[in-house]
Amino acid sequence: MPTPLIAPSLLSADFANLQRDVEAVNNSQADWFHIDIMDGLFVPNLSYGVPVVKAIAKYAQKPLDVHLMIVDPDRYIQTFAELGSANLTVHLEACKHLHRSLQAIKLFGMKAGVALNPHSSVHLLQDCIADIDLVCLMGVNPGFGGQSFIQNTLNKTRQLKEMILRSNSSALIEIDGGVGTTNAKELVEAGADVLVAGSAVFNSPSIPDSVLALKNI
Ligand SMILES: O=C(CO)[C@@H](O)[C@H](O)COP(=O)(O)O
Repeated sequence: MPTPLIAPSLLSADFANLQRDVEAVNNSQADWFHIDIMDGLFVPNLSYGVPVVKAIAKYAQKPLDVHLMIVDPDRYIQTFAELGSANLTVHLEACKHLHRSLQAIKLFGMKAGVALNPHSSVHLLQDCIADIDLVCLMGVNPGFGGQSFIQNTLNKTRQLKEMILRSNSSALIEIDGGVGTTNAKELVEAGADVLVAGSAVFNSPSIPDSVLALKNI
């Protein structure tokens, strides 16, 4: 079984000790920092914005995997490129012209990701899968950390893996929400390449140990 990339979601970090938690992720086997940007419109919650991401970027020693949970995400593509994001993921449900958004993300030198809410079928990506670097399947309804994993995400992962292989696409599959040591193995077996974990990493006695536990499933 392949070893998954692990992307701790800073939404579950201790914001009063953000530098400490960023350093702990730096000193772990984690591969990326997962950064959730929420606008209170596309999702019923606000997270943090540009000044906080700028502060994270100053200390982060691993690539920034930015997930925009905002309406009309094209407005912020340039901003997150300038902040040094490696990956920029937009929601299919938030884009009027998804293909154009993907082109713009790539034009700014970032990997282009598309996130799907639990109700959105992976088949909606069939006609642009060749242009996507990363598909983020939400394992929960987006907006909050610490929710229970929606089991149908496993079927979606298998379907998406099949589509990617069939289309000769190089897109990675990322699972976001409700991921922990209890379901990490079956997700990777189903085709997941990247596991995003918030509470499983930050609400634990040791950030490096919990990252390792997810990597060594
Ligand atoms: O995007 C989101 C939630 O909307 C995630 O990135 C969460 O931050 C994951 O948290 P856990 O479900 O792992 O606690």
